[in-house]
Amino acid sequence: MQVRLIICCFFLGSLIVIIQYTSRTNNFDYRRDVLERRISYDMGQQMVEYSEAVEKQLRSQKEGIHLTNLNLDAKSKRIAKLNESINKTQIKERIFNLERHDVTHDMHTKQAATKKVCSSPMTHVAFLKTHKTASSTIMSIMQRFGYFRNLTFVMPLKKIDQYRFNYIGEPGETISYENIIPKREEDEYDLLCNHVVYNEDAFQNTFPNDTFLFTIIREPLKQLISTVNYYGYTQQGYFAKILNQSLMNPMSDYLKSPWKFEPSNPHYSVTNNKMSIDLGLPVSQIRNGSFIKSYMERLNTKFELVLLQEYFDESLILLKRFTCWSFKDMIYMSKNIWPLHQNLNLSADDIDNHRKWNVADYALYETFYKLFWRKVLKEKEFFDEVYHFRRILQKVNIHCSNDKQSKSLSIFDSKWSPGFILTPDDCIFLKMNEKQFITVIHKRMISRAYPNGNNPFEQTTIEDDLAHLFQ
Ligand SMILES: Nc1ncnc2c1ncn2[C@@H]1O[C@H](COP(=O)(O)OS(=O)(=O)O)[C@@H](OP(=O)(O)O)[C@H]1O
Repeated sequence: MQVRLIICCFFLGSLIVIIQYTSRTNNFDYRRDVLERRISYDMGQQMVEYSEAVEKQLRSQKEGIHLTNLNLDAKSKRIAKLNESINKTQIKERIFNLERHDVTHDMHTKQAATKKVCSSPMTHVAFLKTHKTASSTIMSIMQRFGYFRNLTFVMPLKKIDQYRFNYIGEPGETISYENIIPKREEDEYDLLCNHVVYNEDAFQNTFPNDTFLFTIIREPLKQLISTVNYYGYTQQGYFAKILNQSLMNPMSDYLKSPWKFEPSNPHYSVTNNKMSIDLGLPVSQIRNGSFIKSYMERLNTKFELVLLQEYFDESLILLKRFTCWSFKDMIYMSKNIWPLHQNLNLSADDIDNHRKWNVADYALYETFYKLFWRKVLKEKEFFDEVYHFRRILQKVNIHCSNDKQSKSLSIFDSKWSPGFILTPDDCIFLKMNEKQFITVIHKRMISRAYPNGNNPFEQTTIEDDLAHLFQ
């Protein structure tokens, strides 16, 4: 009897050891995956840590809090001293040593060649709006820029209340003269910021030759989470099919065999390499590794900048420097922030499946992530400007958050941009949501294109539309 008990205990003990070991191995795999992802994105983190270090040191010095009131000489001397204390060379070395994927020599030289020196703000700017990447916040910056300068926007030829009113054409379509509001003969198309699929020829035919083309992307897993939160709540389209499975973890199940749920036309999908498809990757090639690689190289020759959602303010400062826009042009109040994020409970295998399914988006992100930081490294006093911009943003956001704002706010000159006055009307435009601003610009473009009122849509005046915002 005793022998049997001992044998039983022995088997039970071994079983517990095996279970513990397996779960630890899985844990290790998971941790390795997390670590790998960290290393891949660590390059950017290094730069952010650098910027935070500058910020922290400035804060810890009492007078640093009043940075904007200091005279420029004293301020730049102090920042230069802080810069010295952080070993930039070390950061640079880490960034280049950590790269896991090759970027061709061609791409390096192209980067150097595309850098522009500008003296007046660029007014021919096309923003390729990708999905769930903070693109609506960038759109709002473009809308303010163009609206106040009376520029001509490329806008969908649709009624505002129509389904997908904010898309040019139908999913998968690029710009054509049939799907955009016509421009006046004497005008050029200056700006683009609505959703549309990129196409080299169509863009060349629509915009002047000196148009600055840029876009924004996001780490693909975070982009998926944002997408699921947005479409999941409303259960639009095929999301209803995914989320209504009576399973414990529908997203995990979806990632095991996405093709079972996806629409047959990838243009109608928001989870199948959406960013790459927005950027014009042909749907027949979304799993063709060598095609994807050469397509990314091609995009790099056409897009002057590919920004990163995770480094939004850094992105805006880079954009500002490339386009010669001002701080007043670049200030923003974030749009489309989704308050509640469901926990998708994804395992390391699920994440791996996502990487396999979205192979083009991961290639896109990894390629342009590195190119973004290379561009940043070529800039001087970059993080000092980001720091200064964040302080302005903070002031603007606090000021405009007051619903009944009736005072103006003065922002002082800095070495990076002239000072400006933020009026209560500026706050109204900063706070407008996507649909309100599209409506206002749509009306202006329609009334220009059809001055005699023979337009395809019934129109109220812009003033009618704005009236309720100013009450
Ligand atoms: N300033 C700033 N910085 C960083 N991230 C920001 C910013 N503004 C918006 N967002 C986040 O972008 C997500 C919405 O993306 P889009 O506006 O591109 O969505 S859409 O495709 O137009 O529906 C949405 O992401 P999630 O909240 O993760 O869903 C927003 O929170």
